[in-house]
Amino acid sequence: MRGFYIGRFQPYHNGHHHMVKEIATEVDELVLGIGSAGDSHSTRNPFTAGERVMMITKSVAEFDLTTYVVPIEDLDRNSVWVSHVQSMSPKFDVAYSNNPLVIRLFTEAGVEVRQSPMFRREVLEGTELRQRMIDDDGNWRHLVPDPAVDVIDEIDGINRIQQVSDSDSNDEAVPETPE
Ligand SMILES: Nc1ncnc2c1ncn2[C@@H]1O[C@H](COP(=O)(O)OP(=O)(O)OP(=O)(O)O)[C@@H](O)[C@H]1O
Ligand SMILES: NC(=O)c1ccc[n+]([C@@H]2O[C@H](COP(=O)(O)O)[C@@H](O)[C@H]2O)c1
Repeated sequence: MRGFYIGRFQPYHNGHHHMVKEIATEVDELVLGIGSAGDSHSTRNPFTAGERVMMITKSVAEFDLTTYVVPIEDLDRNSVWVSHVQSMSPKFDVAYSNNPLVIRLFTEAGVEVRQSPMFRREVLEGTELRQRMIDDDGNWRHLVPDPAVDVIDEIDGINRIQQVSDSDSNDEAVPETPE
């Protein structure tokens, strides 16, 4: 059986890694879909699809599981998103997600969806990790698999996220109120 697990993986962290480990007990093969693949260089999506491919591929190598990493760009039309995913991915039997929209779209398209309990969500959350990277106290490193830490260092990821999170160059900046 082949599974499909989608996320933005900004960055790929130990919560995702724990989920892959659990999924590996249920399937023979797993497709990891990199969502919002066209987005990068912003506070919410600092890493490119290629950089996320590296983080994931190197991290999941430790599992006894055949994996495929497939970047998937966003569409303006939710109603055809599942067909878009299926057109980009090896065929799969079951999708894994905790995202309510993703669950809804797959279920409406007749795809079985499995959810998993959140693992140490108080720290293992992309938003929290990105804030720790911006704060740069190194307090994110133990929350990310070592191979993904190496990739972030290789691409100078901390300097990038700090620079793009500076006010006017990012997608989470609060617009100034006109006088
Ligand atoms: N700690 C965790 N334990 C289990 N599943 C997780 C955990 N963190 C994220 N997931 C799940 O992994 C999938 C991909 O998550 P995503 O890439 O959005 O990470 P995130 O930590 O939720 O990041 P962000 O804060 O950027 O949204 C989602 O289904 C999400 O619910
Ligand atoms: N219309 C669309 O393009 C559409 C719909 C649902 C989910 N998605 C993507 O799937 C991914 C879901 O991952 P998360 O669970 O990490 O949010 C995101 O990248 C999200 O943008 C895209």
